[in-house]
Amino acid sequence: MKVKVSRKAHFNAAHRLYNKGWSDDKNTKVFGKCNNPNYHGHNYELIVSVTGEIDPETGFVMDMKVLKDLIEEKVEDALDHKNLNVEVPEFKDLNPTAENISIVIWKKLRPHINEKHELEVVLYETPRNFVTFSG
Ligand SMILES: Nc1nc2c(c(=O)[nH]1)N=C([C@H](O)[C@H](O)COP(=O)(O)OP(=O)(O)OP(=O)(O)O)CN2
Ligand SMILES: [Zn+2]
Repeated sequence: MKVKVSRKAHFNAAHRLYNKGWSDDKNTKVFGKCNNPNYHGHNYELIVSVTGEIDPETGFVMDMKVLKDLIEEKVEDALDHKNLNVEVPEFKDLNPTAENISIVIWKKLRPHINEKHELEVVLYETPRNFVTFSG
């Protein structure tokens, strides 16, 4: 029997959506206010879920304390209060959309999760806009 365990986290970050291969006009047309060259911020809400069999000795799929520490170290320390375009190397040549941020987060966490377990990342960019990535 498989069980999914989840941990919520959050971080604040600034970004600007644009494609450097496009003209200013096209960037404005496609990304609108998200293309503002002065950047803008979001209060990102994150849900990280790990699915697997329960260890009969601990009763855990994964220790939530370990998951909490992992998210703090690998995600919050890397992204919280950062300008994603400027300060986070993964977005040097990658548009920091919610989709791409969710994939970057998943890749940061995946090597540290038991390989038998499934990993899912749900990222809320606004209370009503969210994306899901599970590899
Ligand atoms: N597929 C995507 N579309 C959009 C993304 C994205 O990352 N992926 N990002 C944005 C903007 O960065 C930002 O989310 C603004 O969106 P918007 O809906 O305008 O924001 P609101 O504050 O108006 O959101 P509400 O949920 O309506 O409060 C745009 N598109
Ligand atoms: Zn935005």
